[in-house]
Amino acid sequence: MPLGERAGDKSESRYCGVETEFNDDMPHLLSFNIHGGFDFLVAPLIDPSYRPSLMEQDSSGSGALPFAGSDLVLSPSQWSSHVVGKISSWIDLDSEDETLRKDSEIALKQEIAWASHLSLQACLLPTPKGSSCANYAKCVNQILQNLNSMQLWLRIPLEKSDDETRNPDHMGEGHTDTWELWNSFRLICEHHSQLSVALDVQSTLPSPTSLGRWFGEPVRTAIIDTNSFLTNAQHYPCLSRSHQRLTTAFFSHSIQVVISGKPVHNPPMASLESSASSADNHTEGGWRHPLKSYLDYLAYLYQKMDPLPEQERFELGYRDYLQSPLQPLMDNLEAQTYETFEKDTAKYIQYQRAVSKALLDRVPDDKASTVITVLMVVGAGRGPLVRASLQAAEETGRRLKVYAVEKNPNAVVTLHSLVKLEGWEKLVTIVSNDMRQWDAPEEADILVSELLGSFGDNELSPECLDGAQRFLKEDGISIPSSYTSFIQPVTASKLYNDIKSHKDLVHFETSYVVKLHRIARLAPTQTVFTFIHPEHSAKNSNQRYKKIRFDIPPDTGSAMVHGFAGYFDATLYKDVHLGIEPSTATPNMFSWFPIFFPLRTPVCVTPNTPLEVHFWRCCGSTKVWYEWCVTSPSASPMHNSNGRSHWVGL
Ligand SMILES: C[S@@+](CC[C@H](N)C(=O)[O-])C[C@H]1O[C@@H](n2cnc3c(N)ncnc32)[C@H](O)[C@@H]1O
Repeated sequence: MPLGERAGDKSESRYCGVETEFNDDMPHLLSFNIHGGFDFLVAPLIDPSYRPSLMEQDSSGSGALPFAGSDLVLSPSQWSSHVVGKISSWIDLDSEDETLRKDSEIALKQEIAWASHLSLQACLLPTPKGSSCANYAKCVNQILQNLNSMQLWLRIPLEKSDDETRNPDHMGEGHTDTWELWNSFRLICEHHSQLSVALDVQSTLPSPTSLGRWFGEPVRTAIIDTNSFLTNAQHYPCLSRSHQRLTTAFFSHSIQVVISGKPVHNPPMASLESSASSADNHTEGGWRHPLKSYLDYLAYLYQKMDPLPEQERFELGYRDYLQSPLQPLMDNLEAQTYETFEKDTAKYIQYQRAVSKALLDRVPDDKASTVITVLMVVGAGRGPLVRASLQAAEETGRRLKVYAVEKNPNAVVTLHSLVKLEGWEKLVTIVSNDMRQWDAPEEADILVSELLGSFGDNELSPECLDGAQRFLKEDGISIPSSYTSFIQPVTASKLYNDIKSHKDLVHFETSYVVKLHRIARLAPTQTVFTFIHPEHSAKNSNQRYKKIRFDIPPDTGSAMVHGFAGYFDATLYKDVHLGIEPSTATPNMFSWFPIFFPLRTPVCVTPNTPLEVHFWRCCGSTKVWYEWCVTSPSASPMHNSNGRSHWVGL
């Protein structure tokens, strides 16, 4: 399907559409453009001169006169696969002129009803004419209530300018940032999941920070006018560097590109192209669509993109897909979950480095052959940290005695066979028990664990390690020695709509593990909670509270916060760390996707007012949970009070 997602498929050029003028010979229009290399048309369905109020009443009394051609001119699959309906651009539902307003409402409803009848996948709605769009949005909202699966793409010029440089043709008074226009419209339509954006790319672009906001919005298509192209030395169209970057970002976010406008470049093939005014010419040798050089340039940009690394390709199916975090304490993990962990060599390399450094610090060279270090892997799973620890001992020439403690009896079965297979019987003792209950026969020099969730402490590592600390020597080392969680506000309309589709409170008060892709990060991350191990101070409970203030960078403009992306960073030992916080993330590590804390009602933020958010880590006798709320720029309700919707079992 031309409008389907093809992210990651580098085998051919991306699907690309063309915006056309009205043509009552639709079969001709379609074949001309499809043969010209385009995948779909954005075409008016109705003659632009049509006005409901100008239609003569049918004197025979047989009802409405036809306002469009027959649906039979194309096959149903041609309509739905190759045509996006362009709603008449004269439509102005917020006009002062009542006749125009009424005509607009009738025409909009007729055109969308006609497009639904044709089973089109999408319609392009014209840009709101003034700064007020209430009546237009109200009418679209009514339509959305009873619409089939068709998407409505609201055409929004990509513009954010200072007052002096504002383009008055595009926006009504008072609007310097077209994101605001989109935001008013979608708020009136209550974030309807079938309302999305068609960005009209202009020859000048807003700042990268301001552009970034759109990648968390439901942008389905980007319309690039031929006037936005520059001319290269051979007279071919090309894009400025910033336009190239933007177009590449559209491709990697599965945003379809549409070329619009008349050809304004004259590459050497132009003489051939100009003969293409008739559909009869389209199969003749050498014929080129008049916009082919623009299409070729976009295909070239697409092909030039770096191929996705193998891991990213593997993760494509997880992009923006909400998953419940693991409950490794309450539940027993399955074999395939362990298998996924074990493939993540980057993680085990870091652990091996940390254990090596700890062994070298603990045992001086002259005692290497005599001192035996007691190392306990608590939460050993199927053994990869046991292996990493033994490799560290070998690498450093230190002697180890290892205890592998694991509470999942199924993983213990595999541990036994691993120890036998590797001939580690003399080195490794397997303990099938919960580390919080086990009576260790001796104390450990080093306690190695990996009980971390995407938000660090969210899989209850603090509670487990508090239990295990009993059998760590007074001067013993915990690997990790600390971990910290981080959050940042994000625009994430796709995640918000997915959560909203459940129509309940529980889903809005749950944190999710998710491979974030179609999001905009609105401010740098800030730290939330830190845990240190071993924790010798009895007064330190694992409850936490943090108030965090984010300042939205000045050139961003206003933006919508749908929730908070969360990450962690762990110090394994001294300078050896492991984590997914974007600015310091461990390269090539894939065991953790970020976490997402949603907001029940998205909050609009501006650079002038700080965004203030509060996070609590609450502990009960049987469960641990988070609560969160926003207090600036406006107050949100408390999320997940008393862990009523989401918690982690102890
Ligand atoms: C995230 S997995 C890591 C497994 C393994 N170390 C690895 O890297 O593949 C955590 C493991 O700790 C175990 N675990 C969690 N809490 C535990 C506890 N209180 N006592 C013993 N094992 C525990 C889980 O069953 C699971 O096997």
